Amino acid sequence: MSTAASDKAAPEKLTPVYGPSSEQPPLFDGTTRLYTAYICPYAQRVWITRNFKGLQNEIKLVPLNLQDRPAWYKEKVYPPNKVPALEHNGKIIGESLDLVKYLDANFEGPSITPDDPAKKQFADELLSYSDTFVGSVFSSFKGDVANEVDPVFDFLENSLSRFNDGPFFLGQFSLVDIAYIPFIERFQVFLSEVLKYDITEGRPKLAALIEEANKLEAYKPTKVDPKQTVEAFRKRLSAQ
Ligand SMILES: N[C@@H](CCC(=O)N[C@@H](CS)C(=O)NCC(=O)O)C(=O)O
Repeated sequence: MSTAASDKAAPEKLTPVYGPSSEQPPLFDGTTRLYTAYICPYAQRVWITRNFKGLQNEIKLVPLNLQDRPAWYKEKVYPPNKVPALEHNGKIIGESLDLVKYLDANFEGPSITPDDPAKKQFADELLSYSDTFVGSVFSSFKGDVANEVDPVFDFLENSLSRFNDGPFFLGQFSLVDIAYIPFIERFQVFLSEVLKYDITEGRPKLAALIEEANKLEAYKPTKVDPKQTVEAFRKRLSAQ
């Protein structure tokens, strides 16, 4: 596994978003493409992985307008019609956590997978818990927020005490941080601005994780404008 010091991503100019009238990029022409949406936390996981591994030139971003997707995406590229999806070696592959692992296994660049068996096991546990984490926080928005999210963020704080060789979930930066950070980023914004709940209060390890993540060149360009997060979450809440 690599330290944040091996994070060598260079700033990149963001590709404009593809909407209904955008022409489809040629499919299976040998280019590796990440179909993504700048607003999507699942897609952000794969984007961070690509950047951390220094694959900006190898993997081209195709950012979609999620509200108004081009018809060719569902028809010709990825029938589930979700992002992220990766076009590689004549195939389309989906599911963010599978893609994070796929990039690590099939491309050059610093590893994000631990070698240590104890870290590997803990990584599996935390990755399995990630959907529960996301679901629990979302469902708290309509309830008694503090009571419902306290145990969830306390669980993260305790998990961050397991390995002490760095500020991240497994000590050094890994796929576990990549799985959680896009959601921690959004929950921190929404819970603080709208529901007046500070996820870092009394949780120094979580605060340190966020601080260190914010220094990573691989992560910085993937962060979402907080206003967009608030707007997206408000919409989601009112649709429930
Ligand atoms: N389990 C999927 C979830 C992906 C997902 O839900 N993506 C959302 C955007 S954040 C999406 O594409 N939604 C479009 C839709 O459901 O129609 C993953 O981990 O990749």
